[in-house]
Amino acid sequence: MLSEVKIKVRDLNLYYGNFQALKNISLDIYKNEVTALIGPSGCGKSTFLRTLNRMNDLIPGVKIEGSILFDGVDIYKENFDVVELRKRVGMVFQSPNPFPKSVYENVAYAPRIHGLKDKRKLDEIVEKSLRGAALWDEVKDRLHKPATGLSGGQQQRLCIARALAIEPEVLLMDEPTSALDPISTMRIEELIQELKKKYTIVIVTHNMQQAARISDKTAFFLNGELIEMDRTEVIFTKPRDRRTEDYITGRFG
Ligand SMILES: Nc1ncnc2c1ncn2[C@@H]1O[C@H](COP(=O)(O)OP(=O)(O)OP(=O)(O)O)[C@@H](O)[C@H]1O
Repeated sequence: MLSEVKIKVRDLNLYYGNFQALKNISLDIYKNEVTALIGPSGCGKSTFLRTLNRMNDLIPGVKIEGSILFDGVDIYKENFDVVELRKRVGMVFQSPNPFPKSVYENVAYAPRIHGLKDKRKLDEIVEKSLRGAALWDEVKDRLHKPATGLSGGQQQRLCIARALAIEPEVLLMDEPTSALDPISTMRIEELIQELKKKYTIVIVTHNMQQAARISDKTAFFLNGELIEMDRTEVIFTKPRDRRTEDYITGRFG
């Protein structure tokens, strides 16, 4: 079966003032796959991830050229509805950042913002999202307790549940396990394998073993350039570019 391209990036350049952080990036992200972005610190992975939901728009002095087609529609075209885009693309950050509210309110927050008031419907979304994030059984008896009382790994799964509550199509994850212990990391990695059946996932990771374990495709960035992208096993066993090989074998970065 041929998989479908969900996001098509073409000739993407991004400048922070005079500094060019992304140089002529073209790549395809496939539906129901995990795409990992790897590369040394400062190479532009997070910047690239944030172009996919237009989060860089909020930074003063940013200039973006090129196109990003989301299901064939350019999200950078004039009059594109960014609010709508953010409903279709959920994001999870490096350190778990639940709101200082209850477990329930964390998950209900975004649907409420988008206008949902019906309590029964909200209850349903909260349960479904927490189940989707493999957290329901652990929190079902403490839904109205503060989220900050959860463990770090549980808080990160809560942030995933919060992202799922808007029923997105794509999930962006910026080093989602870097603040977690190995057991919590493993649970999140298992969860990502489960989530890709329903969502398209793009993950930034510093951990090459993690990229090798969980991703279908891997993109290697260096100094704002995409050096190479391929099926993950190709990148980790027979990369075409010497710089990719040097990086994955730990010769730099
Ligand atoms: N808001 C900003 N203003 C100016 N320069 C920035 C800004 N954000 C990032 N940069 C620069 O752009 C380059 C790419 O940064 P980015 O955070 O995307 O890299 P990264 O690969 O994600 O790094 P890390 O792995 O350390 O998080 C870096 O040189 C960084 O200093």
